[in-house]
Amino acid sequence: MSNESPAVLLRGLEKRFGDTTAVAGLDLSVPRGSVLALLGPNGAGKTTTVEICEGFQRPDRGEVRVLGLDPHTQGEQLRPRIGVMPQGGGAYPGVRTEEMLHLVAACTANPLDPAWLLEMLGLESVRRTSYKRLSGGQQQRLSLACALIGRPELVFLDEPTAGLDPQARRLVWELVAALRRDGVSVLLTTHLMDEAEALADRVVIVDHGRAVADGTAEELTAPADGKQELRFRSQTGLDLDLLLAALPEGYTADELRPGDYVVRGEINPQVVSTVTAWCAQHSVLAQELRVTRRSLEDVFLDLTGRELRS
Ligand SMILES: Nc1ncnc2c1ncn2[C@@H]1O[C@H](COP(=O)(O)OP(=O)(O)OP(=O)(O)O)[C@@H](O)[C@H]1O
Repeated sequence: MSNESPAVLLRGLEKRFGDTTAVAGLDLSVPRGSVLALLGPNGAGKTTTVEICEGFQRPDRGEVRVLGLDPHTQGEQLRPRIGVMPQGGGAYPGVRTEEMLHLVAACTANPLDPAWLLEMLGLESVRRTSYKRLSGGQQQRLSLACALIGRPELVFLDEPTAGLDPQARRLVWELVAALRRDGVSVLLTTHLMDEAEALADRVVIVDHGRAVADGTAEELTAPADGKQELRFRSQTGLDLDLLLAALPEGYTADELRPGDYVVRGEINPQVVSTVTAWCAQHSVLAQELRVTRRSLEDVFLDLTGRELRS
């Protein structure tokens, strides 16, 4: 049975902390061998969901199956088969890098070679350094090494690249891609849209403890109601009211960042022609003019709102 089941299956998951509803009826499925990214604003319930899957939290309601097992009652069977990279490390402050990895390796039946993993993750030069003296990025990478050393079938990565420099982030991305090629299932949380797009077979956007969108990045960014975007770059401060006056009703135009413009609505050949004619009339050179889909970030902000979460 367990080989047939998804790597993770959640149905109607609920979890409250006092008056706070962290997870409010979440349904989710991670097929075996796939990478699923959970996206959501701060406090959306991502970490709580992941911790329930790992068996660290008990749900109030709903069904949880991880590799076909109940993480709460069958944790002993499950733990050797999963890898966990929690948010913010989780090692003893005094333990040395290499020692930590050997400790975790000793708890697993068929560990990877710790020396190889340290080299893979660029931690060889700090193998004798204590955890508390590692940089934040090195601590993150050690935490990832600990999650992977037991050759898990399923890995939980909670914001795996938070605080990493671009080189280290790329390394983690390569590792996740390699895991996927090896048939390992991955559930990761992230705030980085490009990370979700680069790594995940499917993206689930959660808000207020519920899934508000679920699909491939391509599906999620597909033009909704025929709406696409016309983007171009030019000098800053164009009078967009004038541009809008030239377009039919129902279009919007924004300067997203200085000199970075987007016209939204049904982008057809007439609209492209109107915009370029308007630019010509106003001696505006529209550079990098292109008709595009919405970005994943736009989809995310449209679904979860643009206000800052506390
Ligand atoms: N142990 C706890 N006790 C009380 N409230 C909690 C606890 N853990 C989480 N919460 C609350 O539950 C909600 C969901 O938190 P959670 O950490 O799951 O969100 P998240 O999506 O992972 O957020 P972030 O992106 O900031 O990491 C928040 O309102 C949080 O304050």
